[in-house]
Amino acid sequence: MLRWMTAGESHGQALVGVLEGLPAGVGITTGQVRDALARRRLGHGRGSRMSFEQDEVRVLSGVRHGLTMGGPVAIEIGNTEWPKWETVMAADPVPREALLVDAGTGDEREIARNRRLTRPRPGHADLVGMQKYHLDDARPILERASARETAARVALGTLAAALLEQVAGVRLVSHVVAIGPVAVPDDAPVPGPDDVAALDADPVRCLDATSSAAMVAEIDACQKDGDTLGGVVEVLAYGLPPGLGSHVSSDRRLDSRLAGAVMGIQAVKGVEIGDGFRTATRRGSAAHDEIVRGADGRIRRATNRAGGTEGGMSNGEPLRVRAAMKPISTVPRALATVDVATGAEARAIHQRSDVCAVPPAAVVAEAMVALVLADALLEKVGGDSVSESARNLRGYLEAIPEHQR
Ligand SMILES: Cc1cc2nc3c(=O)[nH]c(=O)nc-3n(C[C@H](O)[C@H](O)[C@H](O)COP(=O)(O)O)c2cc1C
Ligand SMILES: C=C(O[C@@H]1CC(C(=O)O)=C[C@@H](OP(=O)(O)O)[C@H]1O)C(=O)O
Repeated sequence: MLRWMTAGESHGQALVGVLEGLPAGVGITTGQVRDALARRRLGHGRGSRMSFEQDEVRVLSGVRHGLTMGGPVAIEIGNTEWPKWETVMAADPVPREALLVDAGTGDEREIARNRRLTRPRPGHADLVGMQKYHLDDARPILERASARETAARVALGTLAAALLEQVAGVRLVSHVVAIGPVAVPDDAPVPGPDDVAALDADPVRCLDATSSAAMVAEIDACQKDGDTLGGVVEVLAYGLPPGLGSHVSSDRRLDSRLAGAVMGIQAVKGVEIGDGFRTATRRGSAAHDEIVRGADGRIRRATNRAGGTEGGMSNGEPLRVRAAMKPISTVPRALATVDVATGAEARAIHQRSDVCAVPPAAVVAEAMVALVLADALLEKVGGDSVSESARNLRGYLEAIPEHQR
C-alpha cells in the first residue's frame, strides 16, 4: 500500500512530500524530480510568481545512489522567495509591530504583505476557512489552500510514475482539452506517451495547433479584460494490466479512487472517466465497448468509451481521466465581498495571480493518477523490490487462461 502526505504553505520556507510503501530499487534521480516540477511551472496564463520563484529540490530520505531503499521517501521543495516572507510566515511569535508596519526593508510590497487579509475572495477558501478555524485573517487559510502545494504532489508523482514504468511498462501523458469555451475537436488525435515532449513544448499543453493558438488568444483576451479562465485536462495511462482495483467494495474501485484523487486538486470541480457524462446520453448499444479478438489473437475492446475501467477495475485498455477546473478565483476585476473586519461591503483582495492554470493542472492530475495507479499496482502484485513486483506481475498475467487473454 502506498501512503502519501504533503506539508507546507504557499509562502512558507519549503514544501515537503512524503511517500511510503514503495519497494526498493525504483530508479529515480533529483534531476527527474526537478524536470517534473519544471513541467508544472509551464503554461501560458501563469502569474508573475512563476517567473521569479524557483523550486529548490532536495531528496531528503529513502533514496540512495538513484534507487529507493524501501523506506519512506521525503522530498523537500524549497521556496526561493522565503527571505521576503520570513516575518509574515515565521513559526515563532513575531512582535505585532513587525507585522503591521514596514518590516525594515522600506519596501511597499513588504508592508502590504504584512496586512491582515479581511476581504475574502469568492471561490477561494478564505471566508469559509476563517469561519471554520475561528480566524480574523485569511492568511493562514490561503497559505495552505493554495495550489503551491501541488508542487509536492508532483514530486511524489514522479516516484509513482517511475514505479509504474519500471514494474509494468505503464506510461502516462497529460494534455489540455479545453480552456474556457475553446475545446479541441472530438476527432483531434489523442496523445500517446511519445508526445510528452511536444506537449511540454506547447504553451497550453495541447497537440492540436489550431486549438492551441485559439486557447492562447482566449487567455490573452481574458487577461486584457481583467478576468480568469478554467478548462478541462485529460490524463491517459498506457500499458496498464487488467485487474487493478476491485469491484468488491466501493472504496476499492479504481474509478472511485481516481475520481477522489483528481477531485482533490484545488479548483477541480468535475472528474470524468472515459466518455463519462457523454455516455449518459447514449443508448447501451452505442455506449459500451464490444469485446473482440484482435488480429494478434488477443482479446481487446473494439472501442474505449469506458476509458479503461469496467467494474472498478482496469481492463487493459488505455485509461482516460478528465478533470474540469473552474476559473481562478482571484479575479483581477475583483468580485463583491464583505470586509470581515468592518462588516462593510467591499471588493475582494486582489494580489498577483494566475489568469489560467489549466496547463499546470494537467501535470498535477497526471501525478495524482500516477499515485493512485502505483498504489493499485502494488496492491495487486505486492513485492518489496522492483524485481519481485515485476516477477509477481508476470506470474499473474501468465496465469490468466490463454483463451481469456
Ligand atoms: C496549478 C493551480 C494554480 C492555481 N493558481 C491560482 C491562483 O493563482 N489564484 C487563485 O486564486 N487560485 C488558484 N488556483 C485555485 C485555488 O487554489 C483554489 O480555487 C482554492 O484553493 C479553492 O479551492 P476550490 O477551488 O477547490 O474550492 C490554482 C489551482 C491550481 C491547480
Ligand atoms: C505558487 C504557485 O501557485 C500559486 C497558487 C495560488 C492559489 O491560490 O492556489 C495563488 C498564486 O500564488 P500567489 O498568490 O502567491 O501569487 C499562485 O502563484 C505554484 O503553483 O507554485
